[in-house]
Amino acid sequence: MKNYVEKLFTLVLIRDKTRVLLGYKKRGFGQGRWNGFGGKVEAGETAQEAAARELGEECRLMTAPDNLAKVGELEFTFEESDTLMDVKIFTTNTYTGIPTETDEMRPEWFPLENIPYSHMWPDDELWYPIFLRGNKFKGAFHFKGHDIILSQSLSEVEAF
Ligand SMILES: Nc1nc(SCCc2ccccc2)c2[nH]cnc2n1
Repeated sequence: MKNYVEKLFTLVLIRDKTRVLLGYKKRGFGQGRWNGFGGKVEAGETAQEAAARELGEECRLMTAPDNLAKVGELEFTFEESDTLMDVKIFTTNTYTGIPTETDEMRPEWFPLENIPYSHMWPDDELWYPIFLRGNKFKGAFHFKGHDIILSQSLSEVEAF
């Protein structure tokens, strides 16, 4: 068992009744995959504040941190690293602005029945169904590289 260094991250999934807004990551971690909007939690900010900040930075949508509802918490570890990524996942359908391409992300709406899982992280197709039926979840995924999941746990939870 490795000694992991735990780092906090956020992920925001914007959805309405029929669609989810994803961003194509143009650079950095997860480059080349569609994902929600997120990143590191900086010192001095809450996870909700960090999530609202990243949403604005990555696609120019604005929401109040309190509008972001916690729906999941996932831990990611990798054979090749001693970092444990603790990712808090939020959703909202309350925001202002128009999804706008930035240096980081190209936003696009996807119908719920046409989510591009083959162009997303491999864990996503496992927990999105829980998210899309409005339930909350906790899980952990241990990767070899960025494409192979060596071990996993995933469960629905009543509340955080
Ligand atoms: N969906 C999803 N997202 C992430 S990282 C999300 C948090 C993040 C971290 C760094 C920069 C921006 C965003 C994943 N990692 C491993 N599987 C994964 N699945």
